[in-house]
Amino acid sequence: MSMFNYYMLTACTLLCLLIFYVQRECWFFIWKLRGWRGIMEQPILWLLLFINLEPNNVMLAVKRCRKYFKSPVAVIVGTRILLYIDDPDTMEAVLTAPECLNKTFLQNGFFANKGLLHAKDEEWKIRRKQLNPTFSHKILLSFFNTFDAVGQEMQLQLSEMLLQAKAHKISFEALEDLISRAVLEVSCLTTMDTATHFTRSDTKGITKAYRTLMEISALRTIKPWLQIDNIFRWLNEEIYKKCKRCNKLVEKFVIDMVQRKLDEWYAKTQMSNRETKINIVKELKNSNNIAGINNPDGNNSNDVTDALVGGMNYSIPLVNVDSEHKRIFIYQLFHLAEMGELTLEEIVNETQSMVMVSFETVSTSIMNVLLCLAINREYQNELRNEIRQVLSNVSTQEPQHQHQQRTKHISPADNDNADDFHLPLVMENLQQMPYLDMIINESLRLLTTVPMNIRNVSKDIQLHIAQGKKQQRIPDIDKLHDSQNVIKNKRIVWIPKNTLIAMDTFSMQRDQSIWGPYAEKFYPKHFSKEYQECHARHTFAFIPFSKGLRTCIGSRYSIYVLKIFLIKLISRFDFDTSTCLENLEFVEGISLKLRQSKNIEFHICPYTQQK
Ligand code: HEM
Repeated sequence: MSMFNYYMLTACTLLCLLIFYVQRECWFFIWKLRGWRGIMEQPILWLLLFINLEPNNVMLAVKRCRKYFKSPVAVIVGTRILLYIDDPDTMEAVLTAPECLNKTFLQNGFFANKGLLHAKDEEWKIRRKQLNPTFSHKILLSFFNTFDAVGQEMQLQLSEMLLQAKAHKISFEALEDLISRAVLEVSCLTTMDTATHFTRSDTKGITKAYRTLMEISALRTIKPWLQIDNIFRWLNEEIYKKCKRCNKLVEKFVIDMVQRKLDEWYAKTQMSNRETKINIVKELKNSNNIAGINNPDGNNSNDVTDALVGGMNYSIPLVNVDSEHKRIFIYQLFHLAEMGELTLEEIVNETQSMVMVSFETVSTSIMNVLLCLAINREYQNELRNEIRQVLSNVSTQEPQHQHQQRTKHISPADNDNADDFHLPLVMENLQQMPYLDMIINESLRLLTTVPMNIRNVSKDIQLHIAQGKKQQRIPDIDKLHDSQNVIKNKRIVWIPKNTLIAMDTFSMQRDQSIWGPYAEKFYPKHFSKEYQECHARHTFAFIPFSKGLRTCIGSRYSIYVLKIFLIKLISRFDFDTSTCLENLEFVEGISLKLRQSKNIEFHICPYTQQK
């Protein structure tokens, strides 16, 4: 062996030893989790990852590897472990562990990454406590009229779209656009107390900008190197510029809303609390990075200041901040700022994050329900019957004078059953629609809006991890004691700090061992009382809003919007499509998107009872 070869061999051996030393905790974890078998599996996993790594999506690649390996799959990536889980037992262990609260560096790719959604450790705990009251039951009930009114407008807009559509055909994207605008309008009204009338029109393209930013956020999450501005610009200048444009637009939009609300707030509190007012204004003007909302340019100040000084022309409803119970999100933020618990920069960041997260997830969920119903018309008809039944009961119980007052503006030509459709919905109506609950749940199960959750382990911990064979579906409530076997399958495993845990909710909610033979079908009975009594399920088997410590703050809010919007749409229109469930392919981003959405068309007809 020549000297050169000898040196090379020594250098390679030393390098391998060094890598092994740096990765020692990871190897120890793999060995603890799966024994020698796990260690032997690593090179095969790397190879499979390499083969499946298109388009550079590590998560998707790990998911594909899962086909060949037993759950949970753990793979060493650099100096960290990526643990992929898709069973309810381990999900429960992770989601209830205080050490697994934080998001990972991957989620920094999110464009509005400075709010509750991304807060860490103690900061998250404080912020969550501060914001919980803004989603209380009382507050949500006070939003009902808003949900109803915007739902009504959306119904009207869809009727108008149909008048112009050829053969009642509306593309998936056009319907998605209408629904997104309506949901964004609701979101601005309820979180910001600001009217935008987006359901009618969105001339500035705010909704589109948000949707584009979500797509780019997904890209930057699965390709984290795009989070470095220069690399992003270098690799894809076109998308980079688009991202910059959209960022400016939504930044200006949010700051403008905050500014207006702030002005109103000052006007209201001027006499009583002048000192606080001056502090907030000073902070607003002094802040150079008020909207640290991931401007890819890294240069935030000019546009932001312009927006603060200039401002767009949105009509703003009268503020009612007097009511003790009315802790609308933006007023709660101002209230916290007054108490010195929040800076103005934090207000803007929280607002941006909340507006964005509330609108994107809800509109995606509504589209998914509509698609499921259009594909499965029999369930759609059953739902429509339930809705009409409840609404007609309400209309017959309504006093005559109220009825006349309410329907005096409705043209008789508008619809055969116009009266029913214009009834403002109340909580009791929603409680009388169990089938609607089943439809929404089944759709959230099958087309999981947020398909994957990733968490970072902030401290070494011990977790109960389900191993090997997955939990068997328990066929009968009487055999619940069988669940003891499940516990035997769990093992306490020590997980090192900085492990990334990918929780695949999408796959878990379609798992046959949990959901039975119709796991991959749209089968609303999964959520009927009788079915659930006979087929007990793990409490973490269905978690569309996540669960445990960091569950979605807007889950009840979303359910109300979903229900009211669906009532408005299904009672009035009949949805059909030629697409079938088996043909749908999904793009896993932050929220679930369909690969072929451009090719999907809805055939929508105004519903008449004779049908
Ligand atoms: C159908 C609609 C929705 C779905 C499926 C959904 C789903 C989720 C999920 C899965 C999480 C957990 C994310 C994680 O742990 O990484 C989450 C968190 C969150 N969601 Fe939602 N969400 C929806 C609607 C909303 C709405 C309407 C709002 C606000 C009005 C909202 C605000 C939030 C916030 C602020 C968090 C972070 C909570 C925290 O970290 O404490 N979501 N959501």
